Amino acid sequence: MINQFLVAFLVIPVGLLLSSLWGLYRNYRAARLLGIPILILPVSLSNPIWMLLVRHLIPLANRIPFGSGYFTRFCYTGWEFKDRGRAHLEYGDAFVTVTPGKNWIYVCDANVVSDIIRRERQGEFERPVELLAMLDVFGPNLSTVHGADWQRQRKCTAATFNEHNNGLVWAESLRQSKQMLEYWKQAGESGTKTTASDTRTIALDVLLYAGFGKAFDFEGIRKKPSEGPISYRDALSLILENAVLILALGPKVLQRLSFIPGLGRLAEATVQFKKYMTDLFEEGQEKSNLQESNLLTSLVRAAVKEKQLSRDEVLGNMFVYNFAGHDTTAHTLAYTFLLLSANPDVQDWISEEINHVLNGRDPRSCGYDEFPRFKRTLSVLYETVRLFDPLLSLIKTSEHQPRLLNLNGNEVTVPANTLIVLNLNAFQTHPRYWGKDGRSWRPQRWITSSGNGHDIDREELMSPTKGSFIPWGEGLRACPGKKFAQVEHVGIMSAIFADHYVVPVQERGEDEASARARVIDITEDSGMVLLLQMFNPERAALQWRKRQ
Ligand code: HEM
Repeated sequence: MINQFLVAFLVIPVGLLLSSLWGLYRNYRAARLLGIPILILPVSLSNPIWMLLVRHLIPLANRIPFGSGYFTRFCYTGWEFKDRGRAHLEYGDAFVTVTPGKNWIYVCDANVVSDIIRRERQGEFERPVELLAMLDVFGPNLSTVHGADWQRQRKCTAATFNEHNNGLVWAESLRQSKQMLEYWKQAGESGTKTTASDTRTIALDVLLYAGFGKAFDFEGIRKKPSEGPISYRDALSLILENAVLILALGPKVLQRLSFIPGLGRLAEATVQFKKYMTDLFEEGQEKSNLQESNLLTSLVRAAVKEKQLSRDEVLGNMFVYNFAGHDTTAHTLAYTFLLLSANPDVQDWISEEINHVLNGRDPRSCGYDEFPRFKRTLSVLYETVRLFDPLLSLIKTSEHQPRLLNLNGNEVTVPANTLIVLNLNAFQTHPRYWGKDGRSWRPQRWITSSGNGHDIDREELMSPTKGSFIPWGEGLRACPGKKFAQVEHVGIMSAIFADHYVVPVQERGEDEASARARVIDITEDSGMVLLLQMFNPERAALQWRKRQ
């Protein structure tokens, strides 16, 4: 009996090891034919179990006195952030990482990026939907399907992201900002440490209003209850924070393991969130004769009247729009507030534009029609997503067929089932496209004609090299919430920075410069959770003051 147990105990790891070695050998042989630099990694970064373990393993590996080679540099999801394109400066515009699972070709050439995006429309280089399987927790949705299914779901959902909806986004962003600013000011000289949680709240509130017709007042983060019914907001946050674990276990196993401390709350969050979405959908059905037009009414219409979507697809899409529209904007806002606090000159620069547009009016009275005039304010968003791109990269696949691609100046045949990583974080900072200071946060780089006072109206946003700046993707699968995110961000900035500014609270022994440098370090201490985010944003206390 013991012998049988020992054999089973040994057979599984040995079997896994052999199959990994075989995978590495097979993939290495295929990679050699590409003629581009090869990096061999012993693990598949997209393996959910590895994704859960790696955060604990890397700090241990960092202690190895003689170094760990590629391991600590490349063997975790989101290594691109710390690297900021250095790998491409070392290995070239294209290199391939060989893993036991698949080969991943990393690309940092704007021409190749544009070529891949163009050919995605023709069915080449599609999104590898299996890597996004975690987004299917509540049902199939447009993020994880291709072809006719994708077209149908995209048509039923994305059309609501129109100018009428942008007007709602703008108005709600201004309203919420006023409340958030008041809340932040209450913290007084000790400053607010909850910037990142509060930006999650405001992002969700704007989304719920513009997408689902639900209006809430802004409520700053309070102590999260450890018992009692979980709110929509907290359920969504818990699910997003633990999406990898949910994927690794699957919702059903999660329910069965809910007796384990910690998992119980997560299991409850998934049940409650599904219930909230179902309730919203049913509420929408009752109101389906109303003239309201938003994401929810479109989903209801598509499911009930037009019979275009199944009930599971409605829930799946409600979740995916919540996911895609919430943390992306929330994290971007959090980075922006911290970066602005460390860059008072940029605050003055956008305040000048905002006050020029407002021309003495209350910031909150500005209409959406004036959005295009906020070019400097929009450039702050561009600069933040350029350097702190929430996705870090866009992944495409050659699917079942070999494809020709120009890599490092040569036409090569990319084998079937190869992943191609458009390394956003690299080409959005590369000196070839962004100059020597491409890694610095400098929103002024976006404005072409310098001017102040009355010349502000003549300023233009510069157009980067095609394919070198695509934080919202481009082409067929481009983000349907791009304008939504821009309107929200600019609305919030314009409402707050017209008559207020923000400074980092100095810690004992710090002067202004060192407090600013510390805040920059906090933004750099980031990594991929589900998206790119700061690990310890609460370490930055920010004090809000009224401009004189
Ligand atoms: C700063 C904010 C945001 C960024 C940087 C961002 C970025 C992106 C990117 C890069 C993609 C994938 C494009 C591709 O694969 O080629 C995407 C897809 C998507 N985004 Fe966004 N996004 C943001 C905000 C939003 C918002 C506010 C919403 C909705 C309210 C949204 C909804 C979606 C959806 C539904 C998809 C999937 C589209 C599809 O597969 O057809 N995003 N986004």
